[in-house]
Amino acid sequence: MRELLNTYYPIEIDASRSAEEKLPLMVEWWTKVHELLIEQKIRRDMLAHAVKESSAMLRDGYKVFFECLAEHQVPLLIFSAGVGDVLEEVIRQNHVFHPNIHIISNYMDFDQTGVLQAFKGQLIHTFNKREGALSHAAGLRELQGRPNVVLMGDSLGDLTMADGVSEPQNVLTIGFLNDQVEERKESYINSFDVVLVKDETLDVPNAILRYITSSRDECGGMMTLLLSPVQTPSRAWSMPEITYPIPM
Ligand SMILES: Nc1ccn([C@@H]2O[C@H](COP(=O)(O)O)[C@@H](O)[C@H]2O)c(=O)n1
Repeated sequence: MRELLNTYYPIEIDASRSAEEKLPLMVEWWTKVHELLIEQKIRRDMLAHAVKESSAMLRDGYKVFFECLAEHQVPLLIFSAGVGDVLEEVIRQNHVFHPNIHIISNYMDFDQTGVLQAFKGQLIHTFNKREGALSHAAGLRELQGRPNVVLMGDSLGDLTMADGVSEPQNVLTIGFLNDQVEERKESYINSFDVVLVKDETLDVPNAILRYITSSRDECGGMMTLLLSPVQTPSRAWSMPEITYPIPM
């Protein structure tokens, strides 16, 4: 798995290759990883313990973020090319799995004895989140009448996550640029409204939420949050280099 990461991750973030060029290689990566996971005969009842023992973590400020959205009944859609069952467990163990959360991800399919035998549905990877947005998110009743979106992601592929929102009026995009900063800075600045460089926190999104929910309370109920959750501890951050003034 580590070897696959070392081979394919540099391709995923290579600023000199197009998304079209990367796409088949991403499918190849994800397919190999899923095959490896199936070979491990993972048991459903092992997941909670595995997550507990792992270094998986949510960004600093996650509690304020999740709780503010839940309190204001803002749907929080999480699109992850990771494994949905694991992501759910991480969120649950951090005590923030509130009813406003919807996860669109790769879910494990267990056999009758509880052993992983396949992955359900269409494969979700970094560059096909639009298809997940159109097939899953567009059908969610909670999104009706919510034309305002805050979209957060760490990949240019994440920019299509709001494509399932019908007639969006305002889409504020926040890009987390974690790696290969110099090479990718220009494309991120051209693509996202706000770019946060090596920022491991949710301080900026939390400040935006605070502003929206305190100054115009009704906004809190109209907004939809679409989020790609990747937090890989091995990719280190420092303080943001690019900051945008946030009205407080
Ligand atoms: N086997 C894999 C496959 C993907 N990754 C990384 O996860 C990221 C996808 O996660 P999102 O929640 O942001 O969709 C992707 O960018 C890959 O770098 C991995 O570590 N191992």
